Amino acid sequence: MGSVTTKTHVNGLKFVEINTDLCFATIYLQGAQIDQFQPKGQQPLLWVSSADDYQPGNGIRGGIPICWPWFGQSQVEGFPQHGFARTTTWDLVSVKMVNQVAFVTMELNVKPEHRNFWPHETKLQVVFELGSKLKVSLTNTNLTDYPVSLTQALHTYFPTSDIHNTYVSGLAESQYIEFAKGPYAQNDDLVEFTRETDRVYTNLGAAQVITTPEGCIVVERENSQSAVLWNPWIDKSQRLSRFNDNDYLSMLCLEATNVLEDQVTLAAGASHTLTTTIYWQT
Ligand SMILES: O=P(O)(O)OC[C@H]1O[C@@H](O)[C@H](O)[C@@H](O)[C@@H]1O
Repeated sequence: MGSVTTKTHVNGLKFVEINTDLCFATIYLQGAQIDQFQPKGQQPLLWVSSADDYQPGNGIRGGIPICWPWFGQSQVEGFPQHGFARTTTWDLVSVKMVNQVAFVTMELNVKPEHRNFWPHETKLQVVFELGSKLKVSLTNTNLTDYPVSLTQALHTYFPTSDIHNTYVSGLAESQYIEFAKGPYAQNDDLVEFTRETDRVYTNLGAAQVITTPEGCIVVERENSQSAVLWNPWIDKSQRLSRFNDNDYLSMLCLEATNVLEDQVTLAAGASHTLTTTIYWQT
């Protein structure tokens, strides 16, 4: 029998715990942020830093932060990096169970204090489909009578026991910008990690595979022609919040995005759904 329970962390953050025949997962209402997902009989699919103490007001360093309505630094000085959705409390709309697959839906209602960041009337909903795979679908609807543009990311942190023996494939024939330089052509199909990596890929195929010593993780994207590949390496690890100096050895981010020329522009009344599906290749 599966169970879906609402719980409260000792530091006050509310979360939903899903425990079914297919998986174990926890999703926080702050940021609609899933921090744990483990298919039964398999390794965890998400990485979260042991340095994070789950304080209200901070995003959690791991899992899948939702970056919205902008990715990276805002054009406007003083606005928070990666938007405000990841530090705002979302509403839990519904929980359904169909044949041991749990569907958890949350919505972000833009609060008055965020109107200066985002004056547009939009609806933002996320649906987590939790089976032996994890599917996350983020839907924006433009409720105004004019076009609205945004950038966004499902900023997924993946685990590895050894970054030196970890590779990402499925990148060939794309291009990337890194450290504000490029675009560079991605000629090799395979990327390994030997230094700080912070690449925004465009013209990218719909699926990549991360090979780790623990097995291969498939990362699929829908309605996304861009992705970010990130590992902070040695120096940046020491500057990151809620991150241990050695954490870069055991994680990488491969993020399903709509950024750069892949930004979303919604006509009046239109909707767009960014989806990522992740699973262990068996
Ligand atoms: O520390 P933050 O705001 O969670 O950002 C983490 C990283 O997020 C990545 O997506 C960016 O490409 C990096 O440049 C950034 O450092």
